[in-house]
Amino acid sequence: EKAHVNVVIIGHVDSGKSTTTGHLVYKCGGVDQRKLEKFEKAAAQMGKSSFKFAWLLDKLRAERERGITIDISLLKFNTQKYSMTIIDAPGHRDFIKNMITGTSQADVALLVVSAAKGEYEAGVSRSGQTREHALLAYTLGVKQIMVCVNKMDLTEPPYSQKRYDEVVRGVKVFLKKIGYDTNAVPFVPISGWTGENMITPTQKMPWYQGWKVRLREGAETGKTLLEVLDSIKPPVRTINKPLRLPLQDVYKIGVGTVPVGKIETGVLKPGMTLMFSPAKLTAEVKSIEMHHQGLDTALPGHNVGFNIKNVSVKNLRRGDVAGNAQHDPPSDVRSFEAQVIILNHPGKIKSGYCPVLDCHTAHVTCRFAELREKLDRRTGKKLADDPQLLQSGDAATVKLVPIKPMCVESFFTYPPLRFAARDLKQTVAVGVIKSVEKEQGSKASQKTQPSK
Ligand SMILES: Nc1nc2c(ncn2[C@@H]2O[C@H](COP(=O)(O)OP(=O)(O)OP(=O)(O)O)[C@@H](O)[C@H]2O)c(=O)[nH]1
Repeated sequence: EKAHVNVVIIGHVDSGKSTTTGHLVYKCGGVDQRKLEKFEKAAAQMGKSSFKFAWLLDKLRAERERGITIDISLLKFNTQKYSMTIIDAPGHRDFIKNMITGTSQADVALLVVSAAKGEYEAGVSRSGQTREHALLAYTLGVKQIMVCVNKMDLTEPPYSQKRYDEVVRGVKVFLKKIGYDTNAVPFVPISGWTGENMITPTQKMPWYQGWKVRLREGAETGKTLLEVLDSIKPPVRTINKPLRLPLQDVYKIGVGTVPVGKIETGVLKPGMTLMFSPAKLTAEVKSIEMHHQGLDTALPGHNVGFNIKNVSVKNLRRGDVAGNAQHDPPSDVRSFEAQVIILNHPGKIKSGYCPVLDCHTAHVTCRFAELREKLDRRTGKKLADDPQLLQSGDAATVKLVPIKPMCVESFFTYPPLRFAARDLKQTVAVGVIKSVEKEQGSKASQKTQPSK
C-alpha cells in the first residue's frame, strides 16, 4: 500500500489552486472514469468550450458535501510513491478559518503563485494572502513546502524565464524570513490550465532545469510537479502514541452515527472503546472506512469515517477529539499555557483579551488570562516577566482559558495539535501549547523545547 500524505493547497485568490488541483485529480486521480465521463459530458452540454479543471473540482466538492459517502476521499490523487489527499483551503479571506483547520491537518503545503502580470504582485502585496498562508503553514508545523509558479502561459512573453526568476526570487525572500530553508524548497514553473510541467515535461521552458535535477542525470528539463510531489519526505507518523482523532464532521448514515476525521496519533481499530472529549461520551467502534474500503487498522494520517454504537449524531460535533478510553483518553482542559506570536493586531493586547482559537478542528473562544513572559521571537529567550501589553511582532508565553469545554494537548506530547487565534477577521496570533491543566486537575507538562 502507498504511503498516505495530506497536502494543503495554499495561495492567493485566483492564483489557480482549483485549476491545478483539478488537473492533478483528473490526470492522476482518485475519481473513477465513469464519473469523469459524466462530468465531461455535462460540461460539453453546458456549452463550455473546453473542459475546466476548476469546474471539475467544484463538482467533486459538491458531491462530497452532499455527504453520501462517509469519507472525504474524493479529492485524491496518486503519485508513484504516495497516495495524496487534498485538503481544501479556499483562498478568500473569510474562509481562512477553514484554511487553518486544513493546514493543521496537512503534512505538506503546495503554494500556488501566479506569474501572470500584476497577479504575482497582488498576491504578495500587503492585502494579498500569499505570505499569510505561508506563514500560517510554517507556524502550524507544516515544514515541507513546495511552490508552483503558475500561469506561465500568461507571462509576457509566454513562458518567460525572466518572469519566473523574478517570482522565485521574491517568494524565496519571504519564505526565508518565515523560517523555511529555501534551499530545500522546490519551485516548478507550470500552467495548471494548459498542463506544462504538471504531469509531463515540456519543451516550452527549456531553461527550466528543475529542482535537484542532478537526481535525473541526463534529463533535459527539470522535474514536473508530479515528480516534485513524489520526492517529498514521507511524514513521520506518531503511531506509538495514544490515539487522538479530532472530528472533522459527524454524519448520520442509515441508523448509524459516523464521525469523520484524520488520525493524528495512535491507532484505531474496530472493537475499540473510544472516549470523546469534551463530550465525555464513550462508544464502541463498529467499523472503519477509508476511501470506500473497510479497514482493520487505521493509522496516523488516515482520513477515516467510523461507525459507532449507541451515540446520537446530536451528541458529537466537529472539534471533539476521540481517543482510546483505556489508554490516556483525551479530556477537556481548564487552562493551558501557550507560546504565541502576535501577527496582526491593530492595537495592544492586554490580559482578558478573547479571540477565537482554531486548534485542530475546534473553534473555541479563549481568554488570555495571564501574560506571563515576553520572549525573543527568534531565540525563544525570555525578555521580560509579566508584560502589561503585547503587540504585533511580539512573542510571549500566555495562560489561556477556554470559555467552553475544549480538548487540547501539549505540542510536545501530541505534535500535530497546533493553533491559531482569530479576531477581526484575521489571524491575530499563532502558537503551540506548552502544557495543559486538565479538567480533573492533573497537570501534564513538558519542559523540552519545541522541535523546529
Ligand atoms: N491561462 C491560465 N489561466 C489559469 C491558469 N490557472 C488558473 N487559471 C485561471 O485563473 C482563474 C482562477 O483559477 P482558480 O483555479 O479558480 O483559482 P483559485 O486559486 O482556486 O481561486 P480561489 O478558489 O477563488 O482562491 C480561472 O479563470 C482559471 O481558469 C493557468 O495556468 N493559465
